[in-house]
Amino acid sequence: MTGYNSNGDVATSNANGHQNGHNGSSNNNGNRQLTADYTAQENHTNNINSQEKIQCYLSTEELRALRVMNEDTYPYEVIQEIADFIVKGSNMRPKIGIICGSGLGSLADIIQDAKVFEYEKIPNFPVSTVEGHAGKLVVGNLEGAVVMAMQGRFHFYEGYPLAKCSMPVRVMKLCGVEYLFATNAAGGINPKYSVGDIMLMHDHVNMLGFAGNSPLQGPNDPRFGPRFPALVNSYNKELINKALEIGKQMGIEANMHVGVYSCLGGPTYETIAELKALRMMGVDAVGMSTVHEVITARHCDMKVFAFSLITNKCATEYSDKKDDEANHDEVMAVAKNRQKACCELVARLIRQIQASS
Ligand SMILES: O=P(O)(O)O[C@@H]1C[C@H](O)[C@@H](CO)O1
Ligand code: HPA
Repeated sequence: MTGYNSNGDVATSNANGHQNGHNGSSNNNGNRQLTADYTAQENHTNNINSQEKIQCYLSTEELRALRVMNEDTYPYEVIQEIADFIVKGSNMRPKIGIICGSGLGSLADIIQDAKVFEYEKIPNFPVSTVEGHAGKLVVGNLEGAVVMAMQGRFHFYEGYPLAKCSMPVRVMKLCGVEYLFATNAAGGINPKYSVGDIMLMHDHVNMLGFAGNSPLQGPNDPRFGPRFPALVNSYNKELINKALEIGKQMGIEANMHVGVYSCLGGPTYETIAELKALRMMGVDAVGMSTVHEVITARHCDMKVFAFSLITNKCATEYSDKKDDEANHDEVMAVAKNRQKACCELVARLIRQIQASS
């Protein structure tokens, strides 16, 4: 927990309320340091003067995330500026955009003649704060196509509004991208799914949308798309069929499914009651991303292909088994094990798109 003591310094305490020391020495908060400066923009409740430098227990990345979160949403012109930066900086105009899910960053490692942009060096770009999301944008060639891949996506639970989470999709569009390939790690709710399986998304249930949140909230800029976009047929059927065919050629058809994904806000994994409810709604796999990216991509008329790597099985009945608890280490380990198959699927599909264009 973070608060402010009477000197205006940041004081942190753990969940039990014990104060942590302020000497910058070792702490049990991973990479959190006491050395990062945070310039308070406006903090009336805590009585901190505007622009006063304070010491903070958050990591530099998290501080940057906080600042970006407080900025206004991205107007078209700012997104255009980011796109120009990438196109000029790489001297390439990508046709396919790839978003790498948790632990699936190796999808970007197979790109050749790559120009790599660290997120923090891209003007006005948010930063990744989650393990397994490196925070790099890679532009280069893959199977004859120019692609741009995000090694690291932005999640709602990191503190970013949905529009900011999916802002890079608009950057892709203005770079020239026609196809979005979105990948994620997800928990399998469909009892037929096993850990390591790949689920091609053919639809989604937008739980954050049910709660009144959308990446398209706010004024609509028609240069991106219409005020009220339709979302039926969001997931390109032709690409799904091609991917199924590729699955057969790779001999992994038994580990491939076509199903419905749902995104919850996270960062908590779901309760049994929530998982039961999702299953009743026809959800096959659950995660914490992708849906807002797909909405943003469809709004600006990109073709979408998306898949979930099933990194854990979700229990939908109560039990005392520790195995039923999802954890991020397991998610990362399964993604590492299955990255080769995921890379191959993506590469082969891109080869087919190139062959037919
Ligand atoms: O970015 P994705 O959706 O692949 O990451 C999933 C959801 C959480 O960020 C994390 C939980 O383990 O993995
Ligand atoms: O079980 C899960 N739930 C939500 N997100 C996830 N990402 C990987 N596994 C899961």
